[in-house]
Order: sequence, then C-alpha cells, then structure tokens
Amino acid sequence: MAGPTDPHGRRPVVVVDDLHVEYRVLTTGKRAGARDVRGGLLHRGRTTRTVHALRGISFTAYEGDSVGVIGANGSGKSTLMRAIVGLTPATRGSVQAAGRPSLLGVGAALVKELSGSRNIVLGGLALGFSREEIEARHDDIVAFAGLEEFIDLPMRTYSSGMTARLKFAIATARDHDILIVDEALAVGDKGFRAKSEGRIREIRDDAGTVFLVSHSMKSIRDTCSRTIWIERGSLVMDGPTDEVVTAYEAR
Ligand SMILES: Nc1ncnc2c1ncn2[C@@H]1O[C@H](COP(=O)(O)OP(=O)(O)OP(=O)(O)O)[C@@H](O)[C@H]1O
Repeated sequence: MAGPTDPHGRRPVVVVDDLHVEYRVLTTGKRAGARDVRGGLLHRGRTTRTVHALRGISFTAYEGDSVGVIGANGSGKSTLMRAIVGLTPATRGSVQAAGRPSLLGVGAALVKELSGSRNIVLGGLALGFSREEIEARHDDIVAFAGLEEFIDLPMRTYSSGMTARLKFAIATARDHDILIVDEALAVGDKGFRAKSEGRIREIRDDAGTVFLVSHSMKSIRDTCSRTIWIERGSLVMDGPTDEVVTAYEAR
C-alpha cells in the first residue's frame, strides 16, 4: 500500500494499478464448431475465447470516499468489484487494499426453507458474528428490513424485494472498512431504497469506504461523492459525481 496519507492528508484504502482481467470462455455452437474443424481440434464444436473484461484500470480510493461505479451492461463493473474483493484474479497489474473489502451479500449462506429469523442466524454466522452478537442485533435487523410480521415465515414465501431487504439488513449489520454494494439497491421499493442509501452514507461517514455499482443515476447522485465511469473495460472518467453523471447522461 502507498504511504500512510496523500499530500492532502487522506489515507488511501484501495489502490488499483493498471488492472487487466481476462476470462477464458469455452464457446460452443455451429460457428465454434466450424472454427474447430478448420483448426483441426479434437473437441469438435468447442473452442476457447478470451474476453478482455478490464483493460488497464487505475485509480485510488481514500478513507471516507463513496465511489459510484457506472457504465453500460458488460462494461466491467462487477469484474472490477470482484477483483477488489479478491474473487477474480488480475491477469496483469494489481489491486491493493488496506483492510478486507466485503462484497455485500450473504445470499450463499441463506436457506429458503428456513424462517427469516433462522436465516439471520445463518447470515450472521457467515459474517463472523458469534451467536450472542447475532442475538443482540436480531431485532434491529428485522426492523431495518421492515419484516416484523413475516420474520417467522419461511424465506421462500418472501417476495424478491423482501428477500433483498433481509439480505441487505443482515450484511450491513456488521461494520465494514470497505463495503462494495453491487446493484443491491435495485430490487427494493422506493422507501427501502432511501433507507439503504442512508445506511450506506452512515458507513461512509464512519470513515469506511463504499463502492456502489448501479444503473440508477439517482442512487449514485444521492449516495456517492465521486464516480468512476467504465466502458468496454477502460476508465472513461473519474471525478466528482455531478460532473461524471452529467457527462454519462449526455453520452
Ligand atoms: N465469469 C465470466 N466468464 C466469462 N466472461 C465473463 C465472466 N464474467 C463477466 N464476463 C464478461 O466480462 C465482461 C464484463 O462483465 P461484467 O459483469 O464485469 O460487466 P458489468 O459492467 O458488471 O455488467 P452489468 O451492468 O450488465 O452487470 C462482459 O463481456 C462479460 O461477458
């Protein structure tokens, strides 16, 4: 990680330097088959292709930053977030983070057949809480999710918005140094969206650093002080949210 602070006294928490990510994908189908035959490969109908998802991204995020991440479908936003968390390896370049970035989500730990309450315990354990810590936070999580009447029902009876609210409430019950929220706000209704944006601001004000990936320019404007715009794996713009979103909307 770079020195303790930059010349303005801000502490860098995520440094992304010339980051490249390539995926190797197995393609199938007629066209792939034809290429294979010409190429003389044994696996007829299958060939590999390389998708260059990130092409040399560089930026530094500081303590207390809330960074919006915008760009068209497939531009590389989720890949960048997964690389920051360490789930996707860099093909070239590097990502350094002070602290452990968390990708918002406890989805994998939850079980649909169990009640909301039981899932709070499972999600809490997955986040590293002890049973006592979960017990102490249980009622706040239920209240934040607005699921008081439904918390003893199996999660499979919840609407997608109710499930998303519960996941968000569980995941943000823990303090995060670096929190990455990838489109989680898109599923909730208007009231919940405002509430969750408020919680993101609280985390940021607590000197945490938040990345918010969203196609909602309203969420980005309401939540983020700074925004980076990615297109086809390259950084188009990085600056104050208002400037970047205005340019993005005029593209
Ligand atoms: N696991 C994967 N294997 C192969 N290719 C992938 C994989 N994940 C993403 N890609 C490709 O990498 C590129 C960037 O995808 P990514 O999901 O990062 O975009 P995104 O900006 O998050 O898109 P969206 O706004 O639609 O969520 C796309 O071309 C996509 O097809």
